[in-house]
Amino acid sequence: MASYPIMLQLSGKHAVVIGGGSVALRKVIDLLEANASVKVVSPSLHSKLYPYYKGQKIQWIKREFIPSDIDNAYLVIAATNQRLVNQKVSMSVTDGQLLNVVDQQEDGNFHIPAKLSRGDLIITVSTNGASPYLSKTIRNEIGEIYDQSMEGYLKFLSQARRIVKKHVKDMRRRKALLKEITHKDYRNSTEKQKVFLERMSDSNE
Ligand SMILES: C[C@@]1(CC(=O)O)c2cc3[nH]c(cc4nc(cc5[nH]c(cc(n2)[C@H]1CCC(=O)O)[C@@](C)(CC(=O)O)[C@@H]5CCC(=O)O)C(CC(=O)O)=C4CCC(=O)O)c(CCC(=O)O)c3CC(=O)O
Ligand SMILES: NC(=O)C1=CN([C@@H]2O[C@H](COP(=O)(O)OP(=O)(O)OC[C@H]3O[C@@H](n4cnc5c(N)ncnc54)[C@H](O)[C@@H]3O)[C@@H](O)[C@H]2O)C=CC1
Repeated sequence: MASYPIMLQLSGKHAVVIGGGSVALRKVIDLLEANASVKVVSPSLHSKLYPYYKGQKIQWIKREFIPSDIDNAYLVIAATNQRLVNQKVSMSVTDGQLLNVVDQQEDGNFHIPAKLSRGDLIITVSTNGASPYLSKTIRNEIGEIYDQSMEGYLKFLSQARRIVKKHVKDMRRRKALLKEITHKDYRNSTEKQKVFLERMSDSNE
């Protein structure tokens, strides 16, 4: 199945997860990290999800799914262990709703890749459902190459890019500078980063 990768902004958006087991747990935590407003519909709730409910981070509807649960949902995840229930969820969504079905990819219109976050650097891996485990393995391998130190470097890049865009009007020069700061010697030297920021803040090219 051909897919189109995008980065979705979910802040404040209404997300409904059907099912409250271990797969739902993983999906809910990711949704909360994206600041979505999360509702879980399930007769049972994973013990690790319970504190989120108690702390009012998620809403929990303690019963089996009914179609009106997803009225007004921006994004829906069918994550029960019952094929027929997940199928019922997929038959209840309207055209504009985003739907992920955890046991039958083709019933939904998106799937979730393995993810690695290092501040503003987000690396995602998908196998289009061929092997979620391979996605996870590759993500872990990449994580060793791009470790926690990337977070500070990304802050520098973001700041530098803002300054370069403001001070350098010539597009070719701008592009060359933005390329230069992605070289490894910048990644490994906060001194070099500092000098670059100072040089740019003073320049008008
Ligand atoms: C299609 C997709 C739909 C979706 O969920 O969006 C899907 C579907 C299914 N997964 C299954 C199994 C497993 N899934 C994982 C793990 C992850 N699964 C994730 C995504 C996806 N899984 C989407 C495709 C993404 C892609 O291709 O890359 C990850 C990457 C992201 C996430 O879920 O957050 C997350 C990594 C978590 C992390 O970041 O660590 C593991 C490994 C483990 O648990 O350790 C196993 C067991 C090993 C194995 O089966 O490979 C089964 C069979 C269930 C059964 O046997 O009954 C189905 C259903 C089917 O195959 O039809
Ligand atoms: N996409 C993925 O990443 C993965 C998908 N899976 C698939 O996901 C499914 C769920 O796996 P787990 O979370 O481990 O199962 P689980 O048994 O931990 O949780 C299932 C949840 O569904 C709820 N549920 C059952 N009937 C319901 C209904 N009518 N309405 C609302 N909720 C209902 C249960 O109360 C329970 O909370 C499995 O069937 C498996 O095929 C499994 C591993 C990974």
